[in-house]
Amino acid sequence: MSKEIRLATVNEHNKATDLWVVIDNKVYDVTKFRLEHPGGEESLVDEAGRDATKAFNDVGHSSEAREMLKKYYIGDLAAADIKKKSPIR
Ligand code: HEM
Repeated sequence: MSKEIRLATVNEHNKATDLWVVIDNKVYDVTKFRLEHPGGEESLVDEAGRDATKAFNDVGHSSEAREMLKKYYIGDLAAADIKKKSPIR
């Protein structure tokens, strides 16, 4: 079973040298990756400690980029913090 991580915990990892993001309800530690990111360090730091799903999708990242996420996966967002899908967004 994978580890459940609270959103409040993700929020604490909100700087360049300690950089977690949530994408599609999965938590990633991209602290080391930030320096290799083709889209630059800044775009990741802007999303540090947050849900970066929208930012990630808006860029239209390749399937290779999605594949890379696996390397940085550290756990699942806690069920209690997963937003219910709303028809209006
Ligand atoms: C956290 C996981 C992320 C990974 C693994 C990742 C990976 C990548 C990769 C591999 C590329 C090269 C193009 C491609 O293959 O699609 C890329 C480009 C890019 N990424 Fe990310 N990315 C991540 C998050 C983000 C976020 C949160 C943003 C926020 C805006 C972002 C912004 C960009 C931009 C703007 C480019 C285009 C760079 C260019 O072509 O000049 N990325 N990313």
